[in-house]
Amino acid sequence: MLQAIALTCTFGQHTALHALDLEVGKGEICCLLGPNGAGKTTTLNCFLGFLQPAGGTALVNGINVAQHRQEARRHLAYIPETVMLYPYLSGLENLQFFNALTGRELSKEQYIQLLLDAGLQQAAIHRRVQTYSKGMRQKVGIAIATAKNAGALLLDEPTSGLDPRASNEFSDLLRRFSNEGRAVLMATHDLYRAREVATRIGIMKEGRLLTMMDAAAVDHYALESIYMEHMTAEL
Ligand SMILES: Nc1ncnc2c1ncn2[C@@H]1O[C@H](COP(=O)(O)OP(=O)(O)OP(=O)(O)O)[C@@H](O)[C@H]1O
Repeated sequence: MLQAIALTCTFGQHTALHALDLEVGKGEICCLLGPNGAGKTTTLNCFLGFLQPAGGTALVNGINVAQHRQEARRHLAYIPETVMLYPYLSGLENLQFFNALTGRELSKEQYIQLLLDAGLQQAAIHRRVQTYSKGMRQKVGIAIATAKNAGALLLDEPTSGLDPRASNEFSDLLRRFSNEGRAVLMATHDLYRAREVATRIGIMKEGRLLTMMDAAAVDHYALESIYMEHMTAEL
């Protein structure tokens, strides 16, 4: 569903992504770990078509993003670290507004159900978003992503700042996406969450994917020690 082939991205003289090869199939949850500046967001931005690669290819459902950006985006939903919503609209109105942009209209009951499925409390649905916590805004973002019914979900540090319960509920949602056969690619600093929810875990550093492992093959301690080894080793 998502494929990077020798994907390279530069900012001036700086190479932010060095010939990345990566594949995320339907039903897979792939977490990318790595320190600040490792290239995780750059990878997501290449799939989203926000950045033009200097070399290589980003494919979404077989569609070359650089050549057919709009078509590729139809298969993608994206949840950034901070979901941007209209503060004076309610959660429900935001969902209706953003979904209308995709050209797919749903009934009011369906929108409400999507918000409830995303974990938003019934009492908050009609309240202005300016009164929401970060976790609640994140849930509206999840409902927007779910409504789009996209085959792949890209997430950039979606659980940063969430309390443990909200973060735990978030993992359940990712599993639901995976069970529905969607591909999930998530950049995160949360080793614990990655180990818990991912099917595969990649470690990046200085624009390179250093390793990709089967999440079931490592426990939390092993993952932390592998991560630390990579961080201290010279490239
Ligand atoms: N718009 C930009 N202009 C110049 N350099 C950039 C730009 N965006 C990213 N970079 C550089 O590209 C490299 C990779 O950045 P990226 O944001 O992909 O890292 P990251 O792994 O997502 O980090 P973080 O964990 O801090 O979010 C960094 O060296 C960063 O400084």
